Amino acid sequence: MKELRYLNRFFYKYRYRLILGIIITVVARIFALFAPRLIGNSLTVVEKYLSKEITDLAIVERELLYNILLIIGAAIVAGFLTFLMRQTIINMSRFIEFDLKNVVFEQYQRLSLNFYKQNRTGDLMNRISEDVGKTRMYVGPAIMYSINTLSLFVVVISYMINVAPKLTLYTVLPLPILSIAIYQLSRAIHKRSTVVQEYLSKLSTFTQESFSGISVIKAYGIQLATQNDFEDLSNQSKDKNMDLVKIQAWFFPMMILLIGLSNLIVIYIGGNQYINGEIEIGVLAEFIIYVNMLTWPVATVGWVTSIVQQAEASQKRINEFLLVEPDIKNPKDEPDEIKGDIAFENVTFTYDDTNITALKNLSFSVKRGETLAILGKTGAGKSTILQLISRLYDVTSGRILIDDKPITTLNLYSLRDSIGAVPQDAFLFSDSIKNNIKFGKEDATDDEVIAAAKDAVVHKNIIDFAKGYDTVLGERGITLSGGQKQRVSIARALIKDPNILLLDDCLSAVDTETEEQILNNLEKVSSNKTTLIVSHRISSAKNADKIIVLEDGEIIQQGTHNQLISTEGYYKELYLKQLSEKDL
Ligand SMILES: Nc1ncnc2c1ncn2[C@@H]1O[C@H](COP(=O)(O)OP(=O)(O)OP(=O)(O)O)[C@@H](O)[C@H]1O
Repeated sequence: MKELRYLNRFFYKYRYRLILGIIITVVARIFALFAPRLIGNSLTVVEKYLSKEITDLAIVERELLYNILLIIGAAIVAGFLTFLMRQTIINMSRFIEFDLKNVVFEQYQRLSLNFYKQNRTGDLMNRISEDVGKTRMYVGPAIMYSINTLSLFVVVISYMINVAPKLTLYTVLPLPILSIAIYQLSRAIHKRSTVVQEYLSKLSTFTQESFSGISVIKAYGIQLATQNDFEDLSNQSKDKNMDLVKIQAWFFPMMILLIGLSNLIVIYIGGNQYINGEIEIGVLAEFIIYVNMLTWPVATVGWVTSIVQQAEASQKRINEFLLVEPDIKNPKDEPDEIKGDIAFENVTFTYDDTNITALKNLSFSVKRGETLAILGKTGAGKSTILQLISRLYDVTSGRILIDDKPITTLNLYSLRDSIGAVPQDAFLFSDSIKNNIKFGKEDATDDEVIAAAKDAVVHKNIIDFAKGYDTVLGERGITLSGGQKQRVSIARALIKDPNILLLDDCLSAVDTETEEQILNNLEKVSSNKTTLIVSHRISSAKNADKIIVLEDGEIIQQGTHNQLISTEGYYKELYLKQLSEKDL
């Protein structure tokens, strides 16, 4: 239960709901007690009439009618209170689930990229869906059934002891056996359903990947092989499901067996007591109803124990995860004003997970308003430079200065706020084009959105769509071409009007003419911005104030376009090659 203590803060938050729920549960149980008593009374009246103790049939009829009306009334009140019980306690659990999901999601947002590389997406999804779901079972159903069982037990057993103590003892004797048996069964069911769950997620990952890669599957003609793989997987999944079903099949027969056993004991012992004149027939009837009333709550004790254990395991995972501190932390709360001077001083950076040293002793600087182009073969470390400027990672050695201050001393949010980054593979959300662009500035007006789209040379494409800027992208929407995606992503960065613009090979999918137009627009809007352009094309780099060429994480050439084309090396070779391609 140690791990579950974390949830007490939520119980406190919703304490009024919880207290009200507990009171309602107890009152509902008291009302539920009326029916067996009244049935018992009715039988006793009939018995007295039969044994001629009462001779007036009218009295019997009046008594029976009175009891029937009370039974109906008590059932309605008990039913309504049970409804309210669910409305308070189960609703509370849904509120707690909502809060907990938000806490988990907030932590996801805090954590650094390294964390995401060390954990599989499936596990991360599980934490927010399955683990929180299991925890909810504890704060909702488990609490509700526990209060229910406890109040029923206290109310019913104390009443039963009062009426017939010996019979009570025999009645409750098989109940712990029932509870333990259900607990064992629930554990076994849980074990097997975890395996079934694993197969379910394997199946959905498989199908999801097949849908995403359907064009590759068709183009390579591997439908049959994919179908066979799917069949294998779903067969294994079916076997695991059968294992689960077999054990689940025990649940109700066992309950019925144990309830039947309890009934037999009550009838046998109670019957003997009735024959000996120790109790009235009504008491016997009452006790049979009590046994049936008690067995389900007792069965839930086993079930609730298993729920609490699962919740404890889930909450343990959640607690561990909430304790993870992000590698990249905001050093202070006061905001910083970022102007945009950037300097790398002997920066070396090694990726933790792959141990690849992407940058080696790298030094360069770029002043506010300047444009720096970064060229080099793939894997040379170009994107890594941009990621370090956004502080997605911290350097392994050396330092990065922004406006002459170490990057690690700046307010992280101010830093990121002053950066407009366009990543290598543009990621767009399943939302309208307008909202995708506004992602860079949530309160942007339509005119600002259009201006940014015009600067990114994508406005004309957008208005050609039937719904223009309201066109929805993604799974159920339209698919943009690679070049269109890149340009929407550029518009998103431009609308932010950032002081630092980081463009990571984001013109690779547009034709050279459009590239030219975008670069011209960028030159206009970025006169007071620091711009870093990563590219494989000379055309993107030639107008930059400074160009650096990287190889294996080191600068092998630097200078302006004119300086570099008059020096032998990578840049000149690339220039001549791309020049001859243009002539073709
Ligand atoms: N997230 C990462 N985790 C681990 N290693 C990485 C990661 N990103 C890049 N690397 C490695 O770091 C090196 C530099 O990668 P980087 O992406 O900076 O190169 P690049 O010059 O931008 O390449 P490209 O032109 O293909 O985009 C590569 O060897 C790459 O495998």
